[in-house]
Amino acid sequence: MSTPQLVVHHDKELMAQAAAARLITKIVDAQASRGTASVVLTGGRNGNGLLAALAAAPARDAVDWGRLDLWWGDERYLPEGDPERNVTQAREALLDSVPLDPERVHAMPASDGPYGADVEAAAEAYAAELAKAAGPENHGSVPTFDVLMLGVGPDTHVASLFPELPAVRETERTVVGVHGAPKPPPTRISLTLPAIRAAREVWLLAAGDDKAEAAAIALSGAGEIQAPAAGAYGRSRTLWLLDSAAASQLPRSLYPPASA
Ligand SMILES: O=C(O)[C@H](O)[C@@H](O)[C@H](O)[C@H](O)COP(=O)(O)O
Repeated sequence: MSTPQLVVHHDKELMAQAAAARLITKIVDAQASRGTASVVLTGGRNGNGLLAALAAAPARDAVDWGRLDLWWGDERYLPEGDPERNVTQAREALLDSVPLDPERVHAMPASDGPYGADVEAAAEAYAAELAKAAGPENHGSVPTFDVLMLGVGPDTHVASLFPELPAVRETERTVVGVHGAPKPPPTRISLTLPAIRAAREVWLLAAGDDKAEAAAIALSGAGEIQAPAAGAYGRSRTLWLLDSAAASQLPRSLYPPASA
């Protein structure tokens, strides 16, 4: 378990731009050393804000987009092309602007796809796709993601793992169906904490004053069932990327020295 590191940026826009620059460097380094990179995207305003900043970044095309695997941490279980789907929003923010290899863009199933209303079957299919991509050197049945990004909800949820609901309690499966999510839409697919923890690095994105309480709770020793963000950590790095509004309720002891 890697101890959370915090970086606090002045505002939401700067956090998105700095996180985008950080992601470009991470991908370029991974591709330079291993010839490929694997990133897990997140939905929501902060996640899409980062993708939009990446689309506009001067160094954007330092990334070899054809050698990048993209996965999702969660998805709203809606029909293909629905504007509320995370993949639809990611395409609008970035993916349609860069030359990705479509075979390496691993969207989660849609509700009008082969599994219909059976979100558990859809989750199992995604788990199988992850397992197929996991190499012998990987930890268990997901690929070793270079970076797994997670927006943090005001209730401390990450992906579609909501406090006290069954999905956050899952200890074996890597992908589950979610019913009755408090954040609409109610039916979703989500990576579980074991899958999240297989990532080399987990980056939690929290900008805006509506995240201040969640950040303080998650970083002050809360349990992962009550505060799922507290259970999201990477094998070698856990990085909280905040703006000053979201960091405003953190205990001073947690504030990074540079921003004291
Ligand atoms: O499907 C989703 O809604 C997201 O994956 C979700 O986990 C999101 O990242 C958080 O709710 C934060 O969203 P905001 O950044 O919009 O607050």
